[in-house]
Amino acid sequence: MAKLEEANNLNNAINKEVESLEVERLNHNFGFTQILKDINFSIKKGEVLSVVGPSGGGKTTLMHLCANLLDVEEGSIKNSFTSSAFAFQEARLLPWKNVIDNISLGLIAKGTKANIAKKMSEEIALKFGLEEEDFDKFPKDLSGGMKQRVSFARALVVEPSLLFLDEPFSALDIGLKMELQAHLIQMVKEKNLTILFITHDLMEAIRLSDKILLLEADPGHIIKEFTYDLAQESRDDKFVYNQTAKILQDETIINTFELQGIGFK
Ligand SMILES: Nc1ncnc2c1ncn2[C@@H]1O[C@H](COP(=O)(O)OP(=O)(O)OP(=O)(O)O)[C@@H](O)[C@H]1O
Repeated sequence: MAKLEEANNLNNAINKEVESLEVERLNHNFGFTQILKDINFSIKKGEVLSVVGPSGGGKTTLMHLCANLLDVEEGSIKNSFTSSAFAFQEARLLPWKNVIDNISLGLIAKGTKANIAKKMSEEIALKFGLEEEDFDKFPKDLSGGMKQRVSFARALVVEPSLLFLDEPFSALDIGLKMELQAHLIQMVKEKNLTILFITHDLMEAIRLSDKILLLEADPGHIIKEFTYDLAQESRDDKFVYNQTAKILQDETIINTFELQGIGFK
């Protein structure tokens, strides 16, 4: 029995080492319209990769393909991450479940005992800035920011190996945005969390990412890649502004984001 356990642990350790998402020569069409063209990239364990691009550029489609929510038609996606979770722009909570039951959903689905799931959910709810008096509230009685706190807690309580984020900060005020981002940075560091992050906000991507892929629309294809070595927790506003200014000097990027006439050119 001890030997079996040892072998399992070894297997887990090996899996963790090789966990990755590999996207190769990916194309995608909806009807006769090509949405994605020749997308190639990979994400390794512990990396934060952002896909940045204009609205309608195919970012969400790309994420849905990576998350197996859409079938790959051309090209390949190999995903060896052992588990994944999501947070979206809207919190997508179940209206008939209270805060703690919403957070526990993934744990219960994984077979965690109800009392343990409740305890873990309460702990992470507090960590994400909810208060005990909020635990029994239903989504209709929560502010937008509180709903997004619940959504993040629900995604992270299962300790996913890979987290898919689709513009989860875009409706939040700057204070909450920074707070949730700081939690994520901490989890990347402490739990070796891997993130695929979709956003149209370049500064947000620079703050969080090890690598940024810049997508141009019609059809969506990668036009630039940027990598950042400085640890996320050491990136201050000055770093983010400087890097953003550097990127925005590039003509192709100004055109991609349709920034002409608003002071970048
Ligand atoms: N199920 C679908 N059927 C047909 N067309 C679709 C479908 N889903 C998305 N599209 C189209 O594909 C294109 C890319 O959409 P997608 O949502 O992937 O872009 P996006 O970059 O995430 O945009 P946004 O930032 O506005 O969410 C758009 O023109 C959209 O209308």
